[in-house]
Amino acid sequence: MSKKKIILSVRSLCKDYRRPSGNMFTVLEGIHLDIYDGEFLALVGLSGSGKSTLLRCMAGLINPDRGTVSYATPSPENMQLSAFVFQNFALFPWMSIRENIAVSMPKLTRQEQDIRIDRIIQMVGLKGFEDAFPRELSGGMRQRVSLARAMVSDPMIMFMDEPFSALDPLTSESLRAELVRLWAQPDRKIRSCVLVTHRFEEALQLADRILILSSNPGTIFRSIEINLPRPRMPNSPEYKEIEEQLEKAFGQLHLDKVTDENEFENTTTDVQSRQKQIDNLNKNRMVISTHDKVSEPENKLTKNNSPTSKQRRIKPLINTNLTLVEGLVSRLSTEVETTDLYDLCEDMGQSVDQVLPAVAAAETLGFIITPGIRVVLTDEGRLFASEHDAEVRGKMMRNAILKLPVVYSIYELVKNSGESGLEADIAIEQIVMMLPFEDHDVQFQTLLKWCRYANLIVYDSDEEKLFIPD
Ligand SMILES: Nc1ncnc2c1ncn2[C@@H]1O[C@H](COP(=O)(O)OP(=O)(O)OP(=O)(O)O)[C@@H](O)[C@H]1O
Repeated sequence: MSKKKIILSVRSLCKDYRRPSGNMFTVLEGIHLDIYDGEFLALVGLSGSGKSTLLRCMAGLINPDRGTVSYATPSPENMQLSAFVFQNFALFPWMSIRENIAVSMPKLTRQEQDIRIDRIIQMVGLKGFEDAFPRELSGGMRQRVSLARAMVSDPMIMFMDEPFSALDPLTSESLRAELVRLWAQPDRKIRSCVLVTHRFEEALQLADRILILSSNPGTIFRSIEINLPRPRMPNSPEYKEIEEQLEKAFGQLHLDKVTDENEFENTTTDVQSRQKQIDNLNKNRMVISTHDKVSEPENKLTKNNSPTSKQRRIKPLINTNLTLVEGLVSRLSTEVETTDLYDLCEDMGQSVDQVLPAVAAAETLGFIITPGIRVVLTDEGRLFASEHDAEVRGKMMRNAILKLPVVYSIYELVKNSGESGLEADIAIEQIVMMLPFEDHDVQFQTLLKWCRYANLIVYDSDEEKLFIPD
């Protein structure tokens, strides 16, 4: 690949956005990549990792905050540099299909335009629909129109942001096959293509190279080359091997994300906002209960707030059943105490999607750690798993849950409310202040589920109040 001509270079690209709270956050950091002549590149990564942002920066739809995007001189010189295919088709409803495609036409005579449009309409299978309006077409056909619109200008690079995700699986598969066919045409004018997708099979079917973005901030995590002829055979060993590499990389990204979510990397603005949240929290506490003491975990948090130090973020509750967590910890203790995520799923007869929340919850509770894609029992986890007395085990689970600041603070509020109980609204308010970026309803329901399991708090849904059990 290195001898090929580079047609687009991204150097040290960074992009910042403003959160609804007003704080800035870095969505992309230090992105460095080249796109080669003739290459089909796929960008994949977890949701929110910044794939669309990177695509838009490369296409010139938005500007990076730092770093550069530069295109090679096109040849011929008047060649359009890029075109963009959006997920939601982005067609003009009042224009016919022919007019929608003509929007992107370079300056040509009327006759030349017609020839080009006819050629592209034929190519994408829209013959006979030239005068129809978008509302008269199916989703698949509308996306054909936006493909045609991007291709009609013969751009040097075509950018596609999840172009098939709004379509049903069958339509998206047939359109993907069509794209493979169009890409293979010897007289193709488009030099390169960059596709953002969250579907592995899309990347595996189309791309020459897959770039995996990590999250928070988005950086290039891995690059996987695919030197397989098209159309690709999902059952071939080579395809399966690349698929496995992708799955492994994603497993690692998922686990890194879980670990990251338990860490809070400070920026000056984030520290200020967190301090403000904690101040508010403490102020509010005094209103709720004048003799309420500030919980120990948050005291630590307020003291350790230098902008350069790394501090523990207030941990959200992971919406999973604690029986699954207990099962996972027991499983690890009877096996080798350390395993990889995929072996663990196979062992438990569950999918990665089912096991991941339990892994995250067990880590939050201090029973395991997850270096890379390994799952390793901690001393606390080992003690917990080896305890056979149900009462002592229950107490250990209670202590683990109470170490979580959000549970501790609400438990204290419930305790201080005495026989009259704590109104659910106040508990939810507390959650909103402590975990402003989480879904407070999910957090509240998970808190109730966990506290009921550990017999810490009971909830009276008629009165909408929380009580300490007898
Ligand atoms: N204009 C904007 N202002 C503020 N934040 C934004 C803006 N655009 C995107 N974001 C945020 O930046 C992050 C990355 O968004 P982006 O859409 O680039 O990610 P993505 O990897 O394409 O996600 P997905 O796969 O879910 O589409 C997200 O947290 C998103 O909410």
